[in-house]
Amino acid sequence: MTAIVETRALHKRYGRRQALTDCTLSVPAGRVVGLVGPNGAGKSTLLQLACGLLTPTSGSIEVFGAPPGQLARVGFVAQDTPVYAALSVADHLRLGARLNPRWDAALAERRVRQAGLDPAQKAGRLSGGQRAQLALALAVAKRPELLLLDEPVAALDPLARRAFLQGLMEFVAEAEPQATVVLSSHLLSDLERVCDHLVVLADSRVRAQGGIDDLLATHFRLTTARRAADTLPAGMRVLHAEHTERQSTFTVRAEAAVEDPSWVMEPLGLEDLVLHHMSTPSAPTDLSPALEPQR
Ligand SMILES: Nc1ncnc2c1ncn2[C@@H]1O[C@H](COP(=O)(O)OP(=O)(O)OP(=O)(O)O)[C@@H](O)[C@H]1O
Repeated sequence: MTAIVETRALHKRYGRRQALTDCTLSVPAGRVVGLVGPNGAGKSTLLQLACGLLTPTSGSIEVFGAPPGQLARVGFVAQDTPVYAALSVADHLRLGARLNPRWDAALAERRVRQAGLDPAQKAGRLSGGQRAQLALALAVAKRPELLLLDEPVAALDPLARRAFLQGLMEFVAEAEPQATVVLSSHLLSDLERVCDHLVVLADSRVRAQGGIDDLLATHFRLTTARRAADTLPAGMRVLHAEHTERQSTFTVRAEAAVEDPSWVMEPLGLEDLVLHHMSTPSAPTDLSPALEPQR
């Protein structure tokens, strides 16, 4: 599978602050990728590196197989959804049409209408959520092959959020050529609805990555009579262990559930999986061959 974004041993430091550490990841073509992680994990930094607004301290990042910067092919909505305050909504659409060779005017107008924005209103007078809607309409109307969205729904009310995610799915379904989307969010339920691939960052490092179905099929909670982690079958990687006097609970990665009458092995839900990887500083990077995207 072709990688649209590929990083190798990517490091980014701001002064003495490490924002990304040894980050090796791959975003396969045509996926909708959820980028999750606690505040300060490095999500915005990664997205800004991918669109060429930042340069790596060391390591490499490639987008479409080349250094980032092919702006006509990339749509980016930054976290603070910048707009030109003195320009109206309609001015923004006109500017978009001038600057972007593949501009889809009908789509831009439809999205602005659906978001209930007044074309005559100055962007500086829009609410935070309305500004986000405008920025999203502009990004999608570029018809980008790679759409990078930094917390796009954070400022939206629940109805607008649902409408936006619906619009995003329509964009992905209709995009020609095929589009790849990376969106960061703290709203796991939204990501579960729209994403088919996940990257978990914590503490500036990649903690887990892969297709959501693959991740869910290989993470389990195992409850047994108390036993040591090293007595579990080989091939079961223990990510976390908790013991009471009589019982042990392990979070494990395994190729498949293993039947054994002496334990209960349940699949881990996406939220638990993500929270586990986010909250375990020492958790190893999930880059085993089994979860690496197939090429
Ligand atoms: N311009 C900057 N100068 C100095 N440090 C920065 C700068 N931008 C980000 N950082 C630091 O880099 C780290 C990663 O920040 P980043 O904004 O990428 O995280 P994030 O995962 O997007 O966080 P959030 O979920 O809060 O938006 C943080 O420790 C942050 O304080």
